[in-house]
Amino acid sequence: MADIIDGKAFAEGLRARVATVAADFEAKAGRKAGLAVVLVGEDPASQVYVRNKGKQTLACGMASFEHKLPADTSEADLLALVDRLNADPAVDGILVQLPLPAHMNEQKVIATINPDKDVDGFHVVNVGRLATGLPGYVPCTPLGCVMLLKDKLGSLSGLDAVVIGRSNIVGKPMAQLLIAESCTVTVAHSRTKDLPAAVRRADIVVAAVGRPEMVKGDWLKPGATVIDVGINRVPAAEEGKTRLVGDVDFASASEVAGAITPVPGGVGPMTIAVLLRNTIVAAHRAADLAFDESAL
Ligand SMILES: Nc1nc(=O)c2c([nH]1)NC[C@@H]1CN(c3ccc(C(=O)N[C@@H](CCC(=O)O)C(=O)O)cc3)C=[N+]21
Repeated sequence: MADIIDGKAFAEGLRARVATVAADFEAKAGRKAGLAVVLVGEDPASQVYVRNKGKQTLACGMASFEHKLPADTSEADLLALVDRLNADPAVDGILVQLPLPAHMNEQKVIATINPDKDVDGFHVVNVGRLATGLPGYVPCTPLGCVMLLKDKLGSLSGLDAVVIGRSNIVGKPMAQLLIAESCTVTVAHSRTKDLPAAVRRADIVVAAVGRPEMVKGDWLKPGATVIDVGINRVPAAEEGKTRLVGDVDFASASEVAGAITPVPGGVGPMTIAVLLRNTIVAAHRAADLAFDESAL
């Protein structure tokens, strides 16, 4: 049986380290580090995430600025809000919850965020910084995955990794991070000819496709480390109820893998903890205060 990688516990530890650094920041800077979260519309899942982000931001001793806008807000009004947050010295990090309503151009909204406040790491400037190895902000979910992998495996150098999924939010930055860790990286996706064969070569499997329980245990190299980014809500056995499953078939995969993240309790909690980490990094950079980012 595979070891379970406890992302929830690791995230708690990371948030505790962020809280220590945030208290130190407040003492030195004379203000709290601040994160602004913008939610447009009433999607229930997004509301839960945004509430959790706000709670955890406060619990880490940082200031939380929540902006909830109606679903019919114009793009111009949203861009004006982003401009105000860009100019606000109390705001170190800005997150605009995605997806946005269909009448908005997400790329345009992201492009309006000051790259130095873009704690999601979605702005093209930060995408370029990641690709070229310059300091910037790395998307929270893939950075959380790499933290879990390094905690479990130590050095990733020379390992074969497969990333299933090529999104801008997870798959592509995940591949960049694994390249930077000196892995040999394959990016697989819906058009990959023989996905089980690609997965079978891999020491590290990162599944981020959004297809419930797609990756099966008999696709895996025995002992592989499996990181499941998927969060899929599917009907539960009991009528009318739902449950969360990943992109990996946990029952069969945990028979073959060396280590595996569960869903829930794996990658999801890391995403928010890394957001807080990125925010305290942004605060130090904004205040021109030095600190050891690698200690987080
Ligand atoms: N600009 C932007 N940045 C984001 O980072 C962003 C976003 N938009 N839009 C939505 C997605 C989704 N997301 C998650 C955060 C935490 C959990 C999480 O904590 N999950 C728990 C609980 C899941 C549950 O019970 O629903 C777990 O997996 O254990 C999941 C998903 C951040 N996102």
